[in-house]
Amino acid sequence: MSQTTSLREQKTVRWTAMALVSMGMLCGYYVADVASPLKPLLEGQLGWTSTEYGFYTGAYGWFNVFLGMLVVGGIVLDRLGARLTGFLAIAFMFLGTAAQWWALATTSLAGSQWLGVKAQVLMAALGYALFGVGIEWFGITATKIIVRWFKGHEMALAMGLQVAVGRLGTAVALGSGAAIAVALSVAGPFMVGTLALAFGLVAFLFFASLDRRLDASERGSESANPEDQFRLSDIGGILSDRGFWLLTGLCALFYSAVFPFLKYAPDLMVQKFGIEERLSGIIPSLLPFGTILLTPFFGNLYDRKGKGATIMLLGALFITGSHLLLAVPFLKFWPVAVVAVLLLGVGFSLVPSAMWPSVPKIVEERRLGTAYALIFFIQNLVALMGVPYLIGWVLDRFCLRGKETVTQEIAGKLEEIVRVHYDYTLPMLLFVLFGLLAVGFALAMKAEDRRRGYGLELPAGNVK
Ligand SMILES: C[C@H](NC(=O)[C@@H](N)CCCCN)C(=O)O
Repeated sequence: MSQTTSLREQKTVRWTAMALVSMGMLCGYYVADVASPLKPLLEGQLGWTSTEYGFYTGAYGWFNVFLGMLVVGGIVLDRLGARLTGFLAIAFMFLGTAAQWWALATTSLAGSQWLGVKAQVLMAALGYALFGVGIEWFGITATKIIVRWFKGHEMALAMGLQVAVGRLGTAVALGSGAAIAVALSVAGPFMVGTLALAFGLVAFLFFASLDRRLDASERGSESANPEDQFRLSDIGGILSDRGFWLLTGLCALFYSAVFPFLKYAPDLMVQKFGIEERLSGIIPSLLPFGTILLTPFFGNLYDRKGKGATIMLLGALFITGSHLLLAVPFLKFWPVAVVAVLLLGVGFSLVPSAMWPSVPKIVEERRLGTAYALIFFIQNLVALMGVPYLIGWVLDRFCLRGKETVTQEIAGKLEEIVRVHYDYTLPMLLFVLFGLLAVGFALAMKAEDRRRGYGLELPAGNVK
């Protein structure tokens, strides 16, 4: 038997590993959300419609869903390990972001159509689709890395912190995207994203060398035991579990009420609350900023006190209440938006802090990569692909109130742009509906946990 202590037992080393992996999350989440504050500029400067914007943001899930890339990612992760999958994931993100940068910067696509879609919109969408594969692969890889390094330690806290670092990327994207675009060009934020991802790749290479040392300290590879290796037949085992489906349903509905909302929130601030375009991302950026502290806080609470199913239910209630506040047509004062976004931030911290650490309580560790991939697959289909497109279509079809031409200073020059006006009541009511459905799934999850004894209400270390 080996006398060497596993590297994971050293607190500083495991937190260093977590910090290095989180750099990929930071840069990835920045790019994932940086188009949100650009919606009015894409419409005004490049002549996009809301439907085209929804088509582009929904492209995030194309390859993950239609090419099955998420499931491929889960299998690659369980079979080939986290180091290779993480490297490939950041490389996809880098290439996808560079493609979006090019699509928005070049004039060579102007006026052309591909497959009946504006070439620029399709090129940006393809870039975002490739990026979507990368960030999803990276998400499942990072989660599995945390399980590996933090098993028996502060796992929910580490997951919460890793998500919090990602949210910081979202906050920076929302808060600075429009300002960078106005100062440079609408492609500018993607140039920043491409450079940031190169940095994320270097940080991941440092992590990989640490992870190799963990293998050495345990005298084996990250999947040395053949009993621990994933088999394709495991997918059936995962899919036949009712608890898995309830968690997946909750995930898809909860995230349908949050991620697509973030894609439209800066525009909502302009349209409903009269905020200047340049500053439209500031109030929405409070949402991820709030979660940066609260997600690890609730994660730590879950580690110590349990109550995971209750935390998820509370979170679903918070997001429903917040969207209801934003849906009321006569509440048009910006402080209302601040309060609603803060409430949403609490909900957006509660659910993920309990949801992701709950998966290992329902699914065995060797099936985890595939289980996370399957959950993310449904989430991509519904929350990251379907709903963003639906909202853009609803806006163009039912909510258009008029257009006007205005003069605006862009990169130091005065330019004429078109400003489109929308009524956001109907899209906000759709978000309320997703919230209510999430509450229903959270209640069912709580009941299933009582019946099956997954241990979702128990603290870390007290689980079977
Ligand atoms: C951890 C979880 N991640 C996801 O849900 C990813 N599938 C999507 C990431 C999209 C980034 N805007 C989360 O962020 O809560």
